Amino acid sequence: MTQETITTDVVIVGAGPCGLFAVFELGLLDMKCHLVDILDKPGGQCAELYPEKPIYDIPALPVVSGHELTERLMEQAAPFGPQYHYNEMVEEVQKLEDGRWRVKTDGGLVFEAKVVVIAAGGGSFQPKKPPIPGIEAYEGKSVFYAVKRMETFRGKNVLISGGGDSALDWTINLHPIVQSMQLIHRRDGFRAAPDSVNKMHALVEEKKMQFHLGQITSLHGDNGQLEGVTVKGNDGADYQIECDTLLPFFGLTMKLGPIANWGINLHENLIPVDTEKFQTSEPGLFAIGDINTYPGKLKLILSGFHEAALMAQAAFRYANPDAKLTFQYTTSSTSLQKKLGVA
Ligand SMILES: Cc1cc2nc3c(=O)[nH]c(=O)nc-3n(C[C@H](O)[C@H](O)[C@H](O)COP(=O)(O)OP(=O)(O)OC[C@H]3O[C@@H](n4cnc5c(N)ncnc54)[C@H](O)[C@@H]3O)c2cc1C
Repeated sequence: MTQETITTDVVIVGAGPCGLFAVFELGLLDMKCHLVDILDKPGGQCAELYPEKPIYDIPALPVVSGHELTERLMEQAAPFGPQYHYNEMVEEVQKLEDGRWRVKTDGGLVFEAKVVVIAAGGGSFQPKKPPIPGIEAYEGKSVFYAVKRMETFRGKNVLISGGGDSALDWTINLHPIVQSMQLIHRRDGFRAAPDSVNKMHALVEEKKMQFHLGQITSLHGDNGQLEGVTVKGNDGADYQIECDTLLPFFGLTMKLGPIANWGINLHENLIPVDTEKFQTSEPGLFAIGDINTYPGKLKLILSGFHEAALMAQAAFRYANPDAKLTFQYTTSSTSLQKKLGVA
């Protein structure tokens, strides 16, 4: 099905802390943002890699966890009505003849935007794949590394592999809609929230799912449609599990991903920008946060916040070449105060 094109002022690639703060800075200049992230939640590294770790160098917040910082940034951005598109990877960014941008995602979303801001951090988080020979032939047909839409798995015989939060969460969340649910992990211990582990054990006791110990060594089926897997058990003996869908959850790595194909200059997998506009080699295409590089760059959240403020001014000028831009403090911005309901 062809999706309708979404027209907007700005598409922000990445909903990490810098992408989230950019919504605020662009919003002050009345620019409306859509954010796209490959993850299923906002916060980038703060949410995915260290949600509970304390951060000590956010100005005026002596200590804040990655999760709480994300929550606060979402709250600060909310008055500007940003729209979030999760579980979507931006694959193509293409300049149109009129200077605007067409942005396409792997899930079929299409945007046309006046400017694009790349706030993609270390690149996209991509799934670590299990070392099973020939797995590529099944990918996207009966092997999936993410749950984009739960409905895809309704009525399926699902085998989930892994012992972390994603494996446990999806085992619990999908079991009510699948035909059968099985979980396989190489050991009896899990790197997941104890509550999820308890829930999974309860489902096994209630015979609503099965748990197996061992490692998948091969997949069986024709034309990419899985029929079963061979497992090496912890006693060294092989055994078979029947299933038509496999969801391996072995964690995520960060890769530059499709950004390498967007026709912009790159330096060691980073995007060189100037420090006045934080613009890439393509006018109208900006880069802030960990993904950019310039002399003296520090990969800190507070650097990304500063970059977002200057980028927003330049993005406004690119999108509205004839408009006058007057610098204003938030303390005297009546439009912001109206949005916050305090004017
Ligand atoms: C363990 C740890 C501790 C840290 N502690 C601190 C600290 O104390 N203080 C500090 O300032 N910094 C700290 N950092 C660094 C800080 O987390 C980063 O500087 C910050 O997250 C960068 O923000 P960002 O928005 O640029 O990118 P990220 O947080 O990396 O977010 C980028 C987002 O873009 C998404 N993305 C990428 N490519 C695509 C694509 N093609 N399509 C869709 N989405 C895409 C990714 O999924 C990701 O969600 C720490 C980092 C780690 C790992």
